[in-house]
Amino acid sequence: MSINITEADSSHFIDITLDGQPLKLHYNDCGEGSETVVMLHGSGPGASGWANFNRNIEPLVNAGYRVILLDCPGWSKSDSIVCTSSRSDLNARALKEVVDALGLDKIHILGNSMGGHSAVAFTLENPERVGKLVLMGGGTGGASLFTPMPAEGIKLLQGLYRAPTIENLKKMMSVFVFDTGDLTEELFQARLDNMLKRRDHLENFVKSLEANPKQFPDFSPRLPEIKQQTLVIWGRNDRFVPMDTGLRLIAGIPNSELHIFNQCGHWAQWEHADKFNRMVLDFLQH
Ligand SMILES: O=C(O)/C=C/C(=O)/C=C/C=C(\O)C(=O)O
Repeated sequence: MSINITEADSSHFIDITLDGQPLKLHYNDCGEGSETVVMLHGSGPGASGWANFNRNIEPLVNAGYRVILLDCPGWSKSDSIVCTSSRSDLNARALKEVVDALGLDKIHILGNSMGGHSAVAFTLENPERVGKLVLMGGGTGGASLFTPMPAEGIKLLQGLYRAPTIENLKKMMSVFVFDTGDLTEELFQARLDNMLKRRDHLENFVKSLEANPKQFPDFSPRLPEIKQQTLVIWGRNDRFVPMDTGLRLIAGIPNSELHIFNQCGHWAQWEHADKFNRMVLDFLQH
């Protein structure tokens, strides 16, 4: 039976204290089940849990998982923040407050890009709270062996934060996915509206970069500490976080495997949603 889930019906807010600062965070809470999968979105302007993962929720809910989509501090309907240190670790501390407040002893984490970096940061600090990890297009910062950094997509992303126009959004999204055929005017407008609703988020991301250009630290030396079963998924044509980062992750994380989608950019969970969902379900269930 397919469960029809809407953003509005699953929308919740939670008050936490992060580094001594009160913050109201937004999250979507979908389905019920004895196991919870937390999905963490990427760092693009206008990104949100729902925008990143709306193609991935129902299969997991229909399989009996509770799915929580957290909007990280500084995105979507969550409160603003300026990050002058590691954004990966800041998001991890916020996630810890949320899972404690919701009484979740153990979670699986599925992280996209910045969400992957944050999932690794959370796991390194709270290993006893993590079941399995799925990392897509992210998991650690650090330089690519083959691609000049910052990657072209990251330059477009940062440019879009500084000049949030539909033209710059289209430039970024055209590099974002392999097949731009699915990128409709409606999707662009919805994303732009989301961005412009929260200019404070745009301004604070720029302030954060000025304070600390290395928002996502390189966790490579600590990856062997991660004992969780980990599925790493990448797009071969990822022009935001180069695919060799995925190789670095499986070289470091002992119990890990890597799947590379061909003809796929930075959004494997969206570009190849059906196969991605089957792969994630199989990984979680076996
Ligand atoms: O710079 C990095 O390592 C991480 C980049 C991102 O997190 C980019 C992700 C962008 C999205 O997911 C988006 O929806 O715009």
